[in-house]
Order: sequence, then C-alpha cells, then structure tokens
Amino acid sequence: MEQEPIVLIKYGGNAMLNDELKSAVVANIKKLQESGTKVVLVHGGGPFIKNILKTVGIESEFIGGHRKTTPEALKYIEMALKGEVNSSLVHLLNKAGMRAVGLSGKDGRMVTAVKRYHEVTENGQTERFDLGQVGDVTKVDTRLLKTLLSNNFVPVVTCIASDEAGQDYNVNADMFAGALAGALKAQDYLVLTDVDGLLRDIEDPSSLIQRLTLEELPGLYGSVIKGGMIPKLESCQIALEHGARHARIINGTKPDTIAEVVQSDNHSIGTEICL
Ligand SMILES: Nc1ncnc2c1ncn2[C@@H]1O[C@H](COP(=O)(O)OP(=O)(O)O)[C@@H](O)[C@H]1O
Ligand SMILES: CC(=O)N[C@@H](CCC(=O)OP(=O)(O)O)C(=O)O
Repeated sequence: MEQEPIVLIKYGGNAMLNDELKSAVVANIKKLQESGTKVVLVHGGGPFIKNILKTVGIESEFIGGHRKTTPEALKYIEMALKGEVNSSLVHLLNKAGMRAVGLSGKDGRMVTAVKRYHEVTENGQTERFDLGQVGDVTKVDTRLLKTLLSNNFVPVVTCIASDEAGQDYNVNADMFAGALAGALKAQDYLVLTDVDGLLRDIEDPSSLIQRLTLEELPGLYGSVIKGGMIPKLESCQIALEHGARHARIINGTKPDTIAEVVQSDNHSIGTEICL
C-alpha cells in the first residue's frame, strides 16, 4: 500500500454545478482507480453554502478568502457540505462502481484545527479580524484514510474539522486539501476549479502561467493571485512543503484533464507549482 501512488483531488464548488461536470470527474477518478492509483477526493461547495445561507436568511462575507462563520451559520454550512455535496459525490462514485466513503475532518479525529484570525499589517501595525468559527489545520492523522485506501475505498472528505476540545470549525476547502495532500505525501495534488489555472491576466484565458516556483509566489500575491486563487496557491505551498510530490491547479470543467495529467504527465495542462 505504501508503494502505491496517492492522488489527492480537491474539487471546488464552482466546478460541480451540474451533474454532467460531476460525472466527468467521477469517470476520471474511475480511470485512475482502475490503473492502481489510490484516490482521495476532498471537496468544498461554496455555491451550495451560499444557497443554504440565503434560504435561511443568514448573510455572510469573505475576509481574505475565508467566509466569516457564526456558530449558527456553521450548522447550515455543515448541512450543505455533508448533507448535500458530500452525499451526492458519494452517490455518483458508488453508481460508477466504486466504493466511496463520505467523511469530514471530524471523523476519527482525522483533522485537528485551531481558530483562525485574519491579520493585516500596514505601516508596521497589525490589525486582527475575528472570523468566528473559521479554522486552520494544525494536525492530520492519516490512519483512517490509509485504512480505507488499502481496502480500495475512495474517501470523500469535506472541510469541517474540530479543535482538541471538540469545537467545530469551517476550514477553507483548499487549505484543508493541501494539508491532507502533504500529510499523505501525495504523488499528485490536483486543485480543480472553473478556470484553466493561474492566469497572468484574469480577462485573458491565453495568459495561463504554466509553471511557478514557491519562491515566485510572494511577489504575485495581490497583483496576479487574488480572491479564490489565494487559498489555492497557499494550499499548494502547504502540500509541497509537507511532502506532496507535485501540485497543480487545473480546470475541472474540462473532461479528461485529471487522468491526462496523472497518467501522461502532460505539462501543458493547468498551472504547476514547484518547490
Ligand atoms: N489570476 C487569476 N487567474 C485565474 N483565476 C483567478 C485569478 N485571480 C482570481 N481568480 C478567480 O479565482 C476563481 C477560482 O476560485 P474559487 O471561486 O474559490 O473557485 P472554487 O470554487 O473552484 O474553489 C476563478 O474563477 C477566478 O474568478
Ligand atoms: C472558511 C471558508 O471560507 N470555508 C469555505 C468552505 C467551502 C469551500 O471552500 O468551498 P469551495 O472549495 O467551493 O470554495 C466556505 O465557507 O465557503
């Protein structure tokens, strides 16, 4: 089992907006599984969270790429992620003949988090913003995932985790996935989104950046790397620094990209982030 490569796929809510998109991702996962690759699927579900919060009349805002989360909002966020998104992915993977197991970071105390604060430093002064029940991953126990993988189950994990005292947190799904990819020493960490990768100019799809080193990242935050791309790049850094071999941001709305990247190592797909 230790010898078999692990591919960790982070599936973002924007790339799963219809069943056709989800089915293409599921077909790719099946291809990988059949070739002997172990697959862990980690997912978010931003648009689904937005819908449920709207339905129950809870307003939410993003600060530095993270959703400010009240304890009441967290209850609905967990409902959307586990009750809606996670169960629909498990359903589709099972329907395709795999054995999927739906989890969050709370199961088996797999992922431990601490409360996250958003800090902004200007002119040497640091201002701290309280994000409520938003967490950062501090520890990953991979035993449950490895047990499932060695028995050919496909773990489908969503981004809720608890602290040591049992308090629950909403963790940005990219950051959550990067921590898991690092802890599992994944051969490939693939971040699926709704664009082709990191674009130098967000208005110009032909301005794809094919390869970036970690050293180049700090100079790009704020100018090129904005909004939803911030936690994606941070998560690739976390994954690589903790032992993932390769990290890449790819378009999850294009069929066959996943299998092509993993199986033919096609370097022209997406943005590769390197140590
Ligand atoms: N330089 C950039 N290149 C590509 N996308 C960018 C860039 N900067 C910001 N973005 C935004 O990041 C979005 C992807 O992040 P996000 O909406 O959080 O997606 P997901 O739900 O897939 O996690 C893109 O749709 C795009 O609007
Ligand atoms: C703290 C925080 O921001 N959590 C995210 C978790 C879901 C997520 O990240 O979903 P995507 O992968 O679809 O963006 C949120 O509440 O939206």
